Amino acid sequence: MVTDTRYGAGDSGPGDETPGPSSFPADSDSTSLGEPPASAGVVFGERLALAGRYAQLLATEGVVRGLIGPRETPRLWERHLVNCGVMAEMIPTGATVVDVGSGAGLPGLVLAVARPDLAITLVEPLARRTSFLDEAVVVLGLDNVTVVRGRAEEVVGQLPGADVVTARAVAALDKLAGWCLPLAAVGGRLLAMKGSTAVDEIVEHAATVQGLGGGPAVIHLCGEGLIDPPTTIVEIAKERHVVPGRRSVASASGSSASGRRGGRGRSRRG
Ligand SMILES: C[S@@+](CC[C@H](N)C(=O)[O-])C[C@H]1O[C@@H](n2cnc3c(N)ncnc32)[C@H](O)[C@@H]1O
Repeated sequence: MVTDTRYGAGDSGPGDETPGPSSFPADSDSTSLGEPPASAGVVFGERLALAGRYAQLLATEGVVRGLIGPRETPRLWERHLVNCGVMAEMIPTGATVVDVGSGAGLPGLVLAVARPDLAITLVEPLARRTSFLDEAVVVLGLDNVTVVRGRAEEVVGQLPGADVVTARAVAALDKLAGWCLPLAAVGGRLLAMKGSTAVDEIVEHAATVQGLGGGPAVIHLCGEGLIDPPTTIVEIAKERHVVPGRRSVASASGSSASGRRGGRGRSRRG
């Protein structure tokens, strides 16, 4: 699991309010990217070439614009694209997805590439990153993606409640639940990519998550047998809507979206 990207949670990075160039160069050098591993073929299938184009953008403009560390380039496929792509197994067909804190598009753009059936909204506050995302969406021809510039907590109420809210390397689970659960529909789910801290975070923040309307956290290991280590996902169902500072106002019904999940990953309660 990759949580050691260049920026810490909520870190803006220097110069992030300055948008980058308005378009990507026509030809980009991607010599250090390497060939996609076999696992990428499994994750992306017939969309592998498109995934390769995205990897190329990350390795070139992503690095030039300071969104991806240069040392990440040789391991973009394994540690970023495939690592994120395997979480698609937890997302039902045709779901609406909001990716909070997308950065350079991880995992949101990866999911959009792998799963054209999904309707994905990328929420990212920093202009340099949303410029990159906007341009990547055009270059890759992804008509299933909307980019929204803003902090998650600022766009609550502006977006329809999502079936799934994703996040990778954005914040600790208590803060993350506070940002992400309000963006989910009742019955929807937060899928947080986490590393070795997953169990500790679940235990430490259980009461906070419950107070935010979340159900018990479940740990899933995605991509087992395909990647080593598999990707750790903390899943939290939104059981009721909680208006910040107020009591809950609605409960999940039996026909909630949580009953439609793919759920092929191994899971256990944390
Ligand atoms: C460490 S980066 C991770 C980026 C990407 N998810 C990845 O895994 O490479 C954290 C991202 O979260 C964004 N972020 C921080 N606070 C946020 C908030 N309140 N709402 C939405 N995004 C936020 C930052 O701008 C940054 O792009």
